[in-house]
Amino acid sequence: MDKKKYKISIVGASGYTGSELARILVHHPNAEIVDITSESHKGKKFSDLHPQFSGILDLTLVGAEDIQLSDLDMIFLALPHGVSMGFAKKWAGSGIRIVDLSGDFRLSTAEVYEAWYKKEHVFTEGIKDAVYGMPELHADKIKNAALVANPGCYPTASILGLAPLFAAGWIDPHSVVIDAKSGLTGAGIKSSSVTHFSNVNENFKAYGISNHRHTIEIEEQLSLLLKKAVNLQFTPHLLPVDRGILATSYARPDQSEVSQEKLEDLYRNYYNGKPFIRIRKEVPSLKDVRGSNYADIYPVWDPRTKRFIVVSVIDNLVKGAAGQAVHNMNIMLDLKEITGLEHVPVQP
Ligand SMILES: NC(=O)C1=CN([C@@H]2O[C@H](COP(=O)(O)OP(=O)(O)OC[C@H]3O[C@@H](n4cnc5c(N)ncnc54)[C@H](OP(=O)(O)O)[C@@H]3O)[C@@H](O)[C@H]2O)C=CC1
Ligand SMILES: CC(=O)N[C@@H](CCC(=O)OP(=O)(O)O)C(=O)O
Repeated sequence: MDKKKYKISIVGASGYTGSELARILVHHPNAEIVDITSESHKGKKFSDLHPQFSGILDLTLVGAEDIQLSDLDMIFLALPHGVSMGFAKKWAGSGIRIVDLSGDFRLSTAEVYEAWYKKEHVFTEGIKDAVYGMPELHADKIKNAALVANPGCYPTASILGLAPLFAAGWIDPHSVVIDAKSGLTGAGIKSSSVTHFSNVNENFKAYGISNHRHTIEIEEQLSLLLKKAVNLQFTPHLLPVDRGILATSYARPDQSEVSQEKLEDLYRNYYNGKPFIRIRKEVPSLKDVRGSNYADIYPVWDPRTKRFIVVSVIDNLVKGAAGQAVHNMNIMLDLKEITGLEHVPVQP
């Protein structure tokens, strides 16, 4: 086993994905966390903010401008979109490899970004150079990337659920509807009226109908697989649970020769050798993957309605964010893909 320890900085460690990165990396055999940052809590101990790390990771939080760049091998940016791009620009060319968890570098051009994020992009070269960090689809490019754009949480569940159908060209590209539900940590650590207990508890609602920014991210990636433009419907919902995403996708085939057996074979072959994908024979639930880097996928052919129905579940903070980011790091550093990511899901 490779015993080398790579020096890591987590920028934005007071947030949910930043602390999830720390949870995974603190026991990663090839990682040493040397800096963790927060602007609003600098000077405090990381474990004062996240008491579950008491006696495990008591580093003092520093400002992002104060991280020690010398000797650093890898930076994770766990920052809001619009903020990440400034830091990526500043540190590009430093030789330190960057995995950005925000949406700043996931889309094809600055024009597309600005149309969906309603923000000016300040680092368009970064968009050109960045590799979309979905290991099951782009491992070859991730290997040598200087900047990896870690996928969004809903896109991770949605794209993984549909990729085999698009790669095989079995699908009518304009027939796709994705109905997805996320736990509250998907909205970040800051409270708002949307995430207020009394608005969420015993409640359930759709949002972002027809205009959520993840629509274009999913469309672009599935278009690449199909080699044709894809236009789909994506509707997210807010679930009163802390973590997890369940996406149910519906689509019509482009041909009639489909069966449940053929569909399952397609999925098993496509994901053969991919350590974090589990093709299930029964409907998966959020707790089947909670706290782990697994994506569980259940593909169904309904011969009555002539539709594919695919249920996919992930933990938004792990496979949908920090776990996928560490998976990308493992590929970039030529480590075994599963290193540090072998957590068994937490049940109940
Ligand atoms: N939550 C999720 O499930 C997922 C999140 N993502 C993406 O990952 C990124 C981080 O998300 P998440 O952890 O949920 O967000 P949080 O809101 O929980 O945390 C955001 C972090 O960014 C820091 N921050 C905010 N503004 C600035 C600034 N101007 N300069 C420097 N630091 C700043 C905050 O630190 P402080 O205020 O202490 O300075 C905090 O540590 C986002 O882009 C998000 O969209 C992606 C996939 C899933
Ligand atoms: C439940 C919830 O609010 N989810 C967030 C998306 C999560 C996420 O982090 O997405 P990005 O990385 O692309 O910003 C939302 O819908 O905006």
